[in-house]
Amino acid sequence: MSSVLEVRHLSKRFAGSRKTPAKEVLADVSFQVGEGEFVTLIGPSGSGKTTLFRMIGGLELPTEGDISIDGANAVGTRGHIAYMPQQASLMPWLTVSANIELSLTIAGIGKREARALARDWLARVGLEATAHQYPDVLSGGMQQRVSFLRALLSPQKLMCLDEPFSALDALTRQHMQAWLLSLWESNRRSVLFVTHSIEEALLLSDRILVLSAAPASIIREVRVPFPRPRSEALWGDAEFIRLKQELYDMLRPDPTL
Ligand SMILES: Nc1ncnc2c1ncn2[C@@H]1O[C@H](COP(=O)(O)OP(=O)(O)OP(=O)(O)O)[C@@H](O)[C@H]1O
Repeated sequence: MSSVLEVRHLSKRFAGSRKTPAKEVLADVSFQVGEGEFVTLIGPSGSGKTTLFRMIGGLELPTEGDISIDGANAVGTRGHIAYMPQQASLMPWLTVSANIELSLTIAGIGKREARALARDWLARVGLEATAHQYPDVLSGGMQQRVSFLRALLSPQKLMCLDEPFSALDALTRQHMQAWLLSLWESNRRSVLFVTHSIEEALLLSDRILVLSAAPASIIREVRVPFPRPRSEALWGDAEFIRLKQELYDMLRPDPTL
């Protein structure tokens, strides 16, 4: 499998100031995301997951190490990833369709094609009724669906999803997981996903990378063995429950800290 993302020996240290001490956040992190692969990062709060995303997105420079996306050096360069944040960052003055079209045209797709893509895909996923609505009339779950669609249609080869369901209530979150799973399984893109939910990671991912507390390094890689297409029925599977417990034990906070 060819790699869409290659992270090699990445370290990040924030220099201290008079008010904040220096902090080593990431220490020698290496991994890849293959073509069409769904890889999840899971780790304790403050282990540097957002910092890692910011470096992959070119917003932050590593102290050491290399990042390449689709074979090209991506250190300090923006525009190489399709990004979906924790809270949908839709433009409130644009309709749902125009929001999707705008991100596609910024990524270099012609206006006419962007419009056709947005309309076609909104209909495909049952959101055609929202095309002319403004984001503030949509529920949080609907806004995240639009936000996911926007990332999915972007031409960049790597999608980075940063805790996309963390602001949703438990039931909406479960519906979103099932929705994303079926959409992604029929349109495989390379995904790097961050979550605090072990169940979510096991349901969605091909591989899970477990980060240690800061300075974070990868302490374990779990290949998720369940065949696709998957469904929420997995939650009751004996192997699912065993892996969930194993990951939970690995992420249990150190009581001596
Ligand atoms: N610009 C900065 N300067 C100094 N320290 C920073 C800076 N940005 C982040 N940090 C520190 O780096 C550490 C990692 O932060 P980061 O947000 O990447 O962790 P995280 O794993 O995404 O956390 P969470 O799971 O809670 O979202 C934190 O201790 C944070 O305070």
